[in-house]
Amino acid sequence: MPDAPAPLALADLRREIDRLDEAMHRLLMERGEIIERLIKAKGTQESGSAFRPGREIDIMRRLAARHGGLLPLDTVESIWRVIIATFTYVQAPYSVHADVSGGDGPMRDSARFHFGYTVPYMPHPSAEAVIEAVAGSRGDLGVFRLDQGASAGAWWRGLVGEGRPKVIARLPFIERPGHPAGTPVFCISKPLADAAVRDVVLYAGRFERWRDDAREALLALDGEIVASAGVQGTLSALLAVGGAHPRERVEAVLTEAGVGPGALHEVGGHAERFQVG
Ligand SMILES: C=C(O[C@@H]1C=C(C(=O)O)C=C[C@H]1O)C(=O)O
Repeated sequence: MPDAPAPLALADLRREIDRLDEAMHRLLMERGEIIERLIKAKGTQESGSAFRPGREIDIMRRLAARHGGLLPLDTVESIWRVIIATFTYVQAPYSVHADVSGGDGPMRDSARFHFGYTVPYMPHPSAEAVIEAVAGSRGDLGVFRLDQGASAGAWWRGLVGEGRPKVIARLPFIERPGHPAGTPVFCISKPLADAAVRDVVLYAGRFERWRDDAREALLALDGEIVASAGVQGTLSALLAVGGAHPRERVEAVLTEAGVGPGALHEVGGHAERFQVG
């Protein structure tokens, strides 16, 4: 029979754990004490929105780079997502509207992983319904899958126009095989103005005709077609392009590739994708 650990040593170890738990809890409460000052410094009352996706991805990248030891990255990532999303919530309450047309399970997993349980989760039957819910709110978020499939139509048209909701992030922030909430989703909100991240810019475009050369040409702009759908005999597409390329260049490249440039409308952006493992 293996020797039982000496009772005194176990008690000592548990005392250590209690000390660390208390220190972590006190640090979290201390993090909370900054919020009042942060609301004033950010002007959250005026804008109604406390989200700063650029700051969030920066925190998440440093967390992933620093991490080591026994605790899985999945766990620390989910803990920090809950901390950040809840600290955002206490600055300005919001709900997360989710498109569950592809099933509630993956969307609920994604919303809970990225925003925790304090933030209300509201399911909707389509991406359009999510966009309208966000458009009609003060500062809510919406999430839907990138790969909606052709039957979903050109849902991104609802993001076109001044004041309409825009894509502010692509989740998960830390991409890797086997991610526990790995469904790729776009996160939308009312426009964030100065706080928007534009490493990758998303454009909605409508084209009279489409040629496969255009797909190749987009590669030169670090770009890709995220989704497309036929609309009244034309092709409506959602394009993702490297933010360093100005819109005029994107239009010129598409024209050169033989695709009549319907005007491109910016419908949001997100950080450079960050992959580990
Ligand atoms: C605290 C802030 O507000 C939000 C919450 C964050 C956090 O808890 O770390 C980070 C970015 C924002 O989305 C901030 O802007 O710094």
